[in-house]
Amino acid sequence: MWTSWTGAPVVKSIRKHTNAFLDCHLMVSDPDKPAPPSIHFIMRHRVIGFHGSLLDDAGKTIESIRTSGMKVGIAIKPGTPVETIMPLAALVDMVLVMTVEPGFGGQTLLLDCLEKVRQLRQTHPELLIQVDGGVTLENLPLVIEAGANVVVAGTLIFSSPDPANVISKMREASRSDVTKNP
Ligand SMILES: O=C(CO)[C@H](O)[C@H](O)COP(=O)(O)O
Repeated sequence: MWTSWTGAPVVKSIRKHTNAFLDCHLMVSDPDKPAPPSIHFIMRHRVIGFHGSLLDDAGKTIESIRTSGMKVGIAIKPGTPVETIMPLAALVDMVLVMTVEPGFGGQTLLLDCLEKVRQLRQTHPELLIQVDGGVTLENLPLVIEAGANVVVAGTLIFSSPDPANVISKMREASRSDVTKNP
């Protein structure tokens, strides 16, 4: 259901300042329903993801997002077993493993969820696997070691007095893992 959409103006403002790839997470109950005009702006600017466990016919939704020229992501909440989306993982560009209950930032990363990342990485070596929720500089090495190659960091970056430095440290942590596991 597209009842409340607050992200479009934010994305529109950001787009004025960067050509960076924008990864937009849409938490909607019926992603197959036609979106309102406000969301078309986002859709033209790249990614749409959906929580696979909600869908009866995920294959159709994946195809329709691709046809619109976007990349496709699928998300699983902490309580959703990874097996639920395994059959779809080969059809999407990215799987988002939520490591907190979706809703708000500042929660603690649920370490058990990293086991899903490991299983996905073992079966899909080329997949973009994103981890979202509770990432800190301390647990980032575990997240990367599990197999994540896309990381969301909200509180970590935005609560820092020096966000650029935090981003550099995150990049360093990713590179050192690549060196350890070429
Ligand atoms: O999707 C989210 C909440 O639904 C946030 O992106 C996520 O929780 C960010 O977490 P943090 O602030 O811990 O980095």
